[in-house]
Amino acid sequence: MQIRLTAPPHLRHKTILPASKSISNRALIIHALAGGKDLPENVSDCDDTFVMVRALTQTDDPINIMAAGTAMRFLSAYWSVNEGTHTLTGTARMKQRPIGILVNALRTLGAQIEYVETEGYPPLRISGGLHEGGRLSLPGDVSSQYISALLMIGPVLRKGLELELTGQVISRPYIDLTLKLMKDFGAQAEWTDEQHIKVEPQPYRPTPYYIENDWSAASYWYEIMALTPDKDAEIILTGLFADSAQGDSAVHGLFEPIGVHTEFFCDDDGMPFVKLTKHPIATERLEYDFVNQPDLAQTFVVTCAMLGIPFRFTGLQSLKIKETDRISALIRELEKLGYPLHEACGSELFWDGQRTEVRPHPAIDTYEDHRMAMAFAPCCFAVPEIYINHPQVVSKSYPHYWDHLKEAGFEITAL
Ligand SMILES: O=C(O)C1=C[C@@H](OP(=O)(O)O)[C@@H](O)[C@H](O)C1
Ligand SMILES: C=C(OP(=O)(O)O)C(=O)O
Repeated sequence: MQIRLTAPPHLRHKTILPASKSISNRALIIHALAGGKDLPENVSDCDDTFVMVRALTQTDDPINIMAAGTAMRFLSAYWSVNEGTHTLTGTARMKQRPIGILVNALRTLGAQIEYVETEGYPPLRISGGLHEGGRLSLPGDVSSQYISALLMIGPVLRKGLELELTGQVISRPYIDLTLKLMKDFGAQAEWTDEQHIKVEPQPYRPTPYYIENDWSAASYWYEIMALTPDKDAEIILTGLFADSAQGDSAVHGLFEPIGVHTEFFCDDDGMPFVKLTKHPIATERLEYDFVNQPDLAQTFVVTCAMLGIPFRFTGLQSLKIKETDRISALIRELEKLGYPLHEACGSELFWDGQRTEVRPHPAIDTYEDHRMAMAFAPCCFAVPEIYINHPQVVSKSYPHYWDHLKEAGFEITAL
């Protein structure tokens, strides 16, 4: 399937964002470990959370978690501390996303795990066996999801868990988010220094939990606000907390110099919301290290190119093992729109302002990556007509993205 997008001339819109899938999937695992009765509230309705709910409530085997990295990693640890044998599998891409670091860590702690197809990659057959816990050292520079997965089972282990993370710790806010949820459910878990985390053997307490909306999803509305030519545009996004533990809440500060101003409010029921308005661009160039907000990289690469703001973005090493190799995908697709990007060291992307010819009828490929579709859609403000291939990929984190764009006045035609 392909869609054609045309941008609205004016923009005044209020949207109810999806709940955070990162928080939903943590809350569901911790809720299951706590043996709670009442499910967390405002659980995301995205694919990545749907597969988590299904895995935790049904007895199917193999368990297919499709493309959800968090479900794959968190459930591998979860089934290691539970009875029975479970096979976890996923999409063809999931079978290329490495999991050896987590499997080695779980095996060292006593879990029985076999690779069903390829050493180091899903699918996995997990037969439990992990009960003691203790000390463990593992690399912190590949995916924070391995660390979050281990941390969440720490409180139910007899000796708790002490993790030493080697190398640069990437995606650190996601580890902090895990620790925050664990503490919200009564666990004791802290960084003891920059590279060490200690989890006490103190079981979770069932706790009513409300899940915030998703700051990563908000980033596409920031991009829309940055790119609309309507100087009086106003966008309201609901359910976003100013003091959120989501690392991607950094998006509001990062968009200030590139033309989007954020104000925080609360409605009469105490529900927070943000108002976005346009203000002057205050920078001629952007440099930023995305090591703590890898999911925002596509939003900023596309926004800066469309605004004609040259950039150098670093800390992108984890992008190569996400839904697709996002570095290659960005280079290939922006090239179609006449923006030659350059990669350095496998972890940097830069654009020096050079332009090349735009392809006629540019159709953006999405590589089974929701963020490719969502980040390229707002290009219709800069390119009169843009086409997106396989737009349904957005359901991984934001199933109603296209409906929300239509409500905001975008013309979307299925071809
Ligand atoms: O823990 C999480 O919820 C996530 C951690 C990040 O992955 P990495 O730690 O692999 O960078 C992020 O990219 C992903 O979308 C969600
Ligand atoms: C990388 C992502 O997800 P995951 O790793 O959980 O599949 C994402 O949502 O951008």
